[in-house]
Amino acid sequence: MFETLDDLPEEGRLLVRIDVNSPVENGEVQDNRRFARHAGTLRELADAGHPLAVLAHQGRPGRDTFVSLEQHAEILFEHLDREVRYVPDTYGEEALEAIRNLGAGEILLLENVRMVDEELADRTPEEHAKSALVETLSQEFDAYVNDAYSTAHRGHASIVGFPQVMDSYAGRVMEVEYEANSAIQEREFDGHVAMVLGGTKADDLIGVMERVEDTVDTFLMGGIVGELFLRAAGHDVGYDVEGTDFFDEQWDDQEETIRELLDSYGGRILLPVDLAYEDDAGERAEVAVEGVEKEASFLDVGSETVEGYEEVVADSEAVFVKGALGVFEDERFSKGTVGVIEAIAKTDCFSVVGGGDTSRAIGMYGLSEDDFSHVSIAGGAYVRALTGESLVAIEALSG
Ligand SMILES: Nc1ncnc2c1ncn2[C@@H]1O[C@H](COP(=O)(O)OP(=O)(O)O)[C@@H](O)[C@H]1O
Ligand SMILES: O=C(OP(=O)(O)O)[C@H](O)COP(=O)(O)O
Repeated sequence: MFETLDDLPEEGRLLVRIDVNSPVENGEVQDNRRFARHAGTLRELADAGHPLAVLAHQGRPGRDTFVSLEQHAEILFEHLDREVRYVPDTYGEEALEAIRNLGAGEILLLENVRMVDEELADRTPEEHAKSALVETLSQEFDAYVNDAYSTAHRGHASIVGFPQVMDSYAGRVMEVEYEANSAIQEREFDGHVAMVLGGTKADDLIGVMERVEDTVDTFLMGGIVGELFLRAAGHDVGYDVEGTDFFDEQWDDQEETIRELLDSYGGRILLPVDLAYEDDAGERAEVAVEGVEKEASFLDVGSETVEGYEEVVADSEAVFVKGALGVFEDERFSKGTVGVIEAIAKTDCFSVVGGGDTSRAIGMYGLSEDDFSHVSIAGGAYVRALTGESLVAIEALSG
């Protein structure tokens, strides 16, 4: 098992990996629960007098959410109420100079680590440890702290490379989320178990669906992922239009597995029966899936689908949510996501809502975290934990 901040020596310069990967709207990074949670860890370490350099990522190369971390430093400052310096460099001369100037209790945020090609290279932890990123930064610090539970499923250099060559510790968020999610995995339910799967990342969800065969009775599908399933079921949706780049690449990777899942799970996978889009007047409009032709982007599941899903939730003993059923950030397309989480809040079922983006819907639409058994800031990592699959970050910290 990994060591935690309770085991950390009193003195030492620390490299801390956090996950403040966030939604970006019109170029503006949106505050979310990840900042507040990681601020707690950073405050504890800074109060103890450690000089701190912080590593994090934002978006994926090629996506419009792939931006610098300058705004993240400002949001962290608001949560911490102490200066958070930012340097537009990750491990070059400028970064090294800023790191070497760090005094006791001072915090420096380094540039988006995914701007370094080596971060995302398909390599083993041992190979990642030999990257210039890890070799350079590891020499500047006494220890590495990984607090990024929500990235614990990614075998990237900043997650699995540093623990190979440095004394390593789990941060408070890593520790608490890991314990909470491991405890959920051990629970057994007598009644009906539903899993609501949406959002944009089909590859994360499909692997999970294959592995929870014995625990989940019904899957309620929506979002981009739901459309891919509809495409596999023979409907004329689930491909890119109007310059979107959500579908076709994922379809190429996942078509076969999606078809197999539909075949083997049959009626256990519920697909949307209607979808919502923006009409010419800018209003929400809905169309039945049967006979639909895709001319526009669909942005939510339709009202009939929501009603059906609400009924399943009402009859469930446990409901797990990962990913939004629509673009809930726009109120017109929030009906699917909010309908389902409101239905969960009304029952006393055991419930977990996960995902950095999806969990934001709770606060945005006037619900309280107390209405759910657990709200996780992690998405992909939490659903993997439910399957009992080990997380590469935990393996690296425990090694
Ligand atoms: N039909 C859709 N088209 C575009 N985006 C969608 C659609 N449905 C859901 N989304 C988006 O999915 C995001 C959440 O998905 P994702 O990032 O995969 O999950 P999370 O971060 O919650 O784990 C939301 O921000 C929502 O806007
Ligand atoms: O937001 C994240 O995951 P999530 O959407 O599953 O919650 C993590 O920062 C991982 O990001 P990635 O899915 O681009 O590797």
